[in-house]
Amino acid sequence: MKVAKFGGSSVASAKQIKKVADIIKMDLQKKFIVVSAPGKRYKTDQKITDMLIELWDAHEQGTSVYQYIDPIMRRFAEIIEQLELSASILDEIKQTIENQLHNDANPTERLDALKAVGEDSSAKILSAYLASCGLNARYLNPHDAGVTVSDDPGNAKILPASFKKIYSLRSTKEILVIPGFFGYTKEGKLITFSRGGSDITGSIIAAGIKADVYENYTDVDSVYAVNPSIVNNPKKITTLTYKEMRELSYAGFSVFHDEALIPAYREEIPVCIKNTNNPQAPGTLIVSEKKPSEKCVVGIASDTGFCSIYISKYLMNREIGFGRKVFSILEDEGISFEHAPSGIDDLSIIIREKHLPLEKEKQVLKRIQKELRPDLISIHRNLAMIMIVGEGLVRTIGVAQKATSAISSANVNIEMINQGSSEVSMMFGIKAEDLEKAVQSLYAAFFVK
Ligand SMILES: Nc1ncnc2c1ncn2[C@@H]1O[C@H](COP(=O)(O)OP(=O)(O)O)[C@@H](O)[C@H]1O
Ligand SMILES: N[C@@H](CC(=O)OP(=O)(O)O)C(=O)O
Repeated sequence: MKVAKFGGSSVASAKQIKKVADIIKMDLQKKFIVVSAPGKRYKTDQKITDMLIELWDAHEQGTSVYQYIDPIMRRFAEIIEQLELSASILDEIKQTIENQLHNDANPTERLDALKAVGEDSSAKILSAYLASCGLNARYLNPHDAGVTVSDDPGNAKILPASFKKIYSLRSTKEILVIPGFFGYTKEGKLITFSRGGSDITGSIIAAGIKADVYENYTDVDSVYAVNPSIVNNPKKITTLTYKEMRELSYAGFSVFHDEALIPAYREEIPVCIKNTNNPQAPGTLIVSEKKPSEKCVVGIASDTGFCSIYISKYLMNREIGFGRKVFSILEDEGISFEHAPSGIDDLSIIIREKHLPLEKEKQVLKRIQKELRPDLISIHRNLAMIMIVGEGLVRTIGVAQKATSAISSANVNIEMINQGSSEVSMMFGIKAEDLEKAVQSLYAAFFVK
């Protein structure tokens, strides 16, 4: 039994949905289909989820919403017409949107319910289309599938009790088409996962039904050793371990959501990343163990949008509780941190910039200054992180030296280095404006020479 998740690019238009149907028809082991909202059809196009968020913002600002609703409805109308499906699906979508804009639930709840309209509509459209092709397929709402989540709007977490309920779906004779990206709390509130979260739904369903494989269909033939928008035609990765993929997706491989690995990993379900536009290509397989290869580095991931708080104090290492006090200030202020490389007298805390807006920054710096009396405290914004990843890193001598000389030969200054305790990755902090040249130089050093 297989679970197949089709991302936004795979359901972006009627033409793409027909390819999805062909893939499902070819392999009737695919009993559980998870779909995203229609994504971009071309580079400058808009994703339906982004359009729904813009609609919500306009509604909240009291501006006319029709200029936002109309393009959304045109996208769905075009898909429904070209697939020759009943117009009643379109009426239902319009009704749901209107209802979420105007009902009297609290705004965060309504925003999540509105964001979910994209996935929910995709699942209704695909199931109707599969049925029109003669397949025994039906739409299944995440509530009825048993996807029960925490009450964290926009950042739902799956509750463990869900998996048993999902397991009971195994006996299905039908093809079940489930919208990704959202679940329901025990009280029945619709809550979305973080952005890109349809991958998470696919993984939850795969773990729940104990699938033989979780196939994740996107618009590239495989996971590449580096983001293909930074390096032209990079090397394909055929096999990755869960640990490697976790590190790579955390640091910028947007092809697979970093939270999506956990459910599959716990049940040891292999994940296969495949291309809807070229389903014959073998894709990339993600498994718990792989044969050791001569390549110690499998991929180079990178992401922007980080900042760092640098704190220096003579004899910091002897001051009992220093670290705890710093981190409890962050906790009080509701700020999560990413990494914390430290020395004997100094500590850097890397934070995603979106978690440290300027007003929070002032408050945090003021409190650290007052409560810890450091010799120096400074903040550095516009940082990028580069992560060199590979299970072989721990066994290989000279990786750090090779990486630092590649970065310096690109004329880029390294702001910080951190070797993850998992020993699967090595991280370099640099200025965001230097990102492309540093990554290109690292790619050349590890994959070309
Ligand atoms: N290392 C990588 N390997 C493959 N794709 C990558 C990588 N890094 C970033 N990407 C991007 O991820 C995209 C696929 O992810 P996404 O846009 O979320 O797809 P989907 O619409 O199928 O959910 C690719 O088109 C590619 O641009
Ligand atoms: N549509 C949601 C969830 C998702 O997973 O989308 P995609 O498969 O296009 O990354 C988003 O844009 O966040």
